[in-house]
Amino acid sequence: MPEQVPAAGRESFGSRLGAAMAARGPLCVGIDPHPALLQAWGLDDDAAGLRRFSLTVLEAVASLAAAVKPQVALYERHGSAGMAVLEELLATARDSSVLTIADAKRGDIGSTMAAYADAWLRDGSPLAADAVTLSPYLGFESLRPALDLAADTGRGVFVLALTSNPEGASVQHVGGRDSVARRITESAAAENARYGGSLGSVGLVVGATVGSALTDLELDLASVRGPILAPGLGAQGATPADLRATFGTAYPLVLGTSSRGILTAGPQVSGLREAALHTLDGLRG
Ligand SMILES: O=C(O)c1cc(=O)[nH]c(=O)n1[C@@H]1O[C@H](COP(=O)(O)O)[C@@H](O)[C@H]1O
Repeated sequence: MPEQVPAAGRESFGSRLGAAMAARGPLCVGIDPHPALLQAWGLDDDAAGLRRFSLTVLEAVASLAAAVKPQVALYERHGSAGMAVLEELLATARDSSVLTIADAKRGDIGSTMAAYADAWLRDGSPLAADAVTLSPYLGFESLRPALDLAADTGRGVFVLALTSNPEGASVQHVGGRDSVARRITESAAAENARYGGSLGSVGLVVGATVGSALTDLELDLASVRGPILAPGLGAQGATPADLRATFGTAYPLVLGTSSRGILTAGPQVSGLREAALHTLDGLRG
C-alpha cells in the first residue's frame, strides 16, 4: 500500500508536502500534455487524448511521487473541454495519495487575484489543487488573497523567484545584491513565519538550471523555510547532481520536478514508472 497523503484542510500544505517528501523522496512529476507527446503516445490532440494521457500519468506515478504538477496552459489550449479534463484529473488525484500543484502561474491586481485564489485554493472549487504556482511581478503583496486563502484551507503556493529559462535573469537578477529575486525570497520567508517552526506553505520556484545565480546574488534559500520547486530536470538539461550542487545546504527543501524527461517514456504505465523511479533514485542520491 502506498503511504496516504492527508487531504487539504486539516494540516498545512507545507507539513503535508514535508511528510510526502520524507516518505517518498523529493520528486514532482509534471503532467504536460504537449501536442508532440500526445502524438508520440498515439493519441489525438483533443480532449479524449488529453484525458487518456493525464490519467495514465497519474496511474503510473500517484503511488511514488510526492506531487504531480499539471501544466494548466496545455489544458487551456483545448478550451472548456480541456479544462473539464483538468478538473477530472484534479478530482482523481484528490482521491489518490499524491499532492497536486496546479502550474497556472497566476498574478494580478489584488481584486482579481482573489478570484484566482478562489479558483485554485478554495475548498469545493472544481479546480482546487493542493498548491498553485504564482507570478509576483505585480508586487509580492498583490498575491495576498492567495497567500491568505492557502493558509486558511491548508493549501500552498509556489512563487516564481529564479525561473529556469535564460530570459528570467533580465528581470530577476536586477539590483545585484538587492535583486528582485532577493525581495521575493525575503517576502516568502516573512510569510512563512506564520507556520511556526515547521515547513511553511509559501514555496519558491527556483530552476534547476540557474547554476551559480544563488551564490552570485547571495541568496540564502534555507532561511525561507518553505519548499523549493525546481523545474529544469531532464528536458531542460539539469541533472540531480546539478540540483545538489546548485542548492547546497537548501537541498533538503528542494522538490525536483521533471515533465518531458519522464513523459517521453510513455505511453506504457510501466515505462513511466521506471523513468520516474530512475529520476527519484537520482534525487535521493
Ligand atoms: O513553475 C514552473 O513549474 C516552471 C518554472 C520555471 O522556472 N521553469 C519551468 O520550466 N516551469 C514549468 O516546468 C515544466 C518543465 O517542463 P519540462 O522542461 O518538460 O520538464 C513546464 O510546465 C514549465 O512551465
